[in-house]
Amino acid sequence: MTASDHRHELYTVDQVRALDRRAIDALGIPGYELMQRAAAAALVCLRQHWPRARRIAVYCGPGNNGGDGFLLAALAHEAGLHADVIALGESQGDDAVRARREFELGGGTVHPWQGSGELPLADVQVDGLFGTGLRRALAPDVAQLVRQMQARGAPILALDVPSGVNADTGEVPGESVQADVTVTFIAAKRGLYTAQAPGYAGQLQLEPLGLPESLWHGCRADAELLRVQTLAPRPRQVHKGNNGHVLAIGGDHGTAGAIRLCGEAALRGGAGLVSVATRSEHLVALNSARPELMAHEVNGPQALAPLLERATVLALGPGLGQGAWGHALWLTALESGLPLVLDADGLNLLAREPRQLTGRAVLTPHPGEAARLLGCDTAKIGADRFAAARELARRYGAIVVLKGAGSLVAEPEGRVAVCPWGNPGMASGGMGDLLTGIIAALLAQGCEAWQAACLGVGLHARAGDLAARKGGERGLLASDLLEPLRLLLNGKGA
Ligand SMILES: NC(=O)C1=CN([C@@H]2O[C@H](COP(=O)(O)OP(=O)(O)OC[C@H]3O[C@@H](n4cnc5c(N)ncnc54)[C@H](O)[C@@H]3O)[C@@H](O)[C@H]2O)[C@@H](O)CC1
Ligand SMILES: Nc1ncnc2c1ncn2[C@@H]1O[C@H](COP(=O)(O)OP(=O)(O)O)[C@@H](O)[C@H]1O
Ligand SMILES: [K+]
Repeated sequence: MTASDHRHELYTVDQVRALDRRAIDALGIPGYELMQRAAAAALVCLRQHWPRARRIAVYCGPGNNGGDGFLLAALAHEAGLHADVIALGESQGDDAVRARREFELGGGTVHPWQGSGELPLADVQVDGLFGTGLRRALAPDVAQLVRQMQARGAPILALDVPSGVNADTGEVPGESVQADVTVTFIAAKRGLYTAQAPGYAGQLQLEPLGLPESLWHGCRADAELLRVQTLAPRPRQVHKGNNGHVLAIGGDHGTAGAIRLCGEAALRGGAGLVSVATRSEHLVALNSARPELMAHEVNGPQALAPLLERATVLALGPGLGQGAWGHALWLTALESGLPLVLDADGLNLLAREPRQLTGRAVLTPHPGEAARLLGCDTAKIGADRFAAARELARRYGAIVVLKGAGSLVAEPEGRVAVCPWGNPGMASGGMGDLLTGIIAALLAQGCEAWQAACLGVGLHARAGDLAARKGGERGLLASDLLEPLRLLLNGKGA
């Protein structure tokens, strides 16, 4: 293993700080040298992305993130670039003070930020204001500086973390630098991949600073990034009975679309058979739109029972409603003990009547549903998505997919994976119904719940990216993902 093999591992801020300390104390690499390596790596990154840049403006905060900035400016100056440095107050800590002096000894001038004033012209702006040490929302004078940097229009390279983003949770407590590229040092901070962070980090680049493998011994990552995965090719002799039978339950009055999308996604996700248990008024439309779906009129639990006998996996909830009809089907379906994906009103009913789920169960809440399931408000979910996903998985005894930019997959024992794909075009109705169908299809084909959830979330998000590449993000429809989904499932189209 080399340090770069750790790039799919995600760490908390405390863990990253412990790694820094260990590099200094156990490996004997002085903190100042780490700072020099970080600055050198950042300058390489800057020149890779903007090879024609001649003037840079470097914004330095009071801590070590600012120290990285001063040293980058010193190196840039030595390399013949023009570097203007704007500093927020005095530097704190030996390394940051020394870095600032190094820049000044090389002939550079530090301009203190006075709360207002013109910013220098630059081809690239470097954000060295705050890194992992950010503790609270940016104060008004700093927020003003950030707005002016943004208004300057020159691209921004963020050092370690875009200033304003909480690197632990991805939350932005006030305003933040919106970077084009973020070069992050030593280890990937988990918060950069979820919540609000993806909107601020731009392209993420990890620089491990040449630290030896021994640094990671005994340090278990807090979470992991999903990787591209596919299923093994099908044996030539299989028949439809080998690929599972998904029963999608839902579609109360007026919500036929949700259950149809779910059923279609289960078909495109490779399930051998897909049945739909729904209201009678939807049958004709479902059959004519997608004849491969076996649509059944279900008025109540008795009509559901024979369908449950034939099914191997349930997709429970899209368009189910929370009325008497939906509630009765929900109870009967849960009592069957079949592996299942629970979504939408299936989750809202669970919030009303909490219980531990047994067997293979995947819950797919968006933050609103997650808040209902945990009895808190949505803001609390956003404040720490990692904690919320873990608590949901533990409390309900199931695999949980906490949806939204940077979807998380969590299991009751605490393992968490983060999805790096997906795009804002997917913030449109029906996308969640599709995910439910995909995960159900993967369960039906024999995946374990964790694998089905991880693979399903990854396929869904990558299908969204592929579809958006074709026609753009705005106006992306859930059903646009069905064809790319099929390609990706078969290892094509990436
Ligand atoms: N040896 C190390 O620890 C290394 C650290 N490195 C850099 O150092 C950074 C961490 O440095 P620090 O721990 O000094 O933290 P930061 O430089 O991120 O910020 C800490 C400083 O900012 C202040 N502060 C925090 N939030 C504020 C807010 N909202 N408004 C105003 N002031 C605020 C704190 O009081 C403190 O003075 C990393 O992100 C990375 O860039 C790198 O040089 C690599 C090695
Ligand atoms: N900005 C975004 N970036 C990445 N993925 C997104 C974004 N917005 C939504 N998604 C994904 O789209 C899906 C939306 O699901 P959901 O909110 O349940 O929608 P619906 O109920 O309309 O089907 C989720 O998988 C979510 O992760
Ligand atoms: K920064």
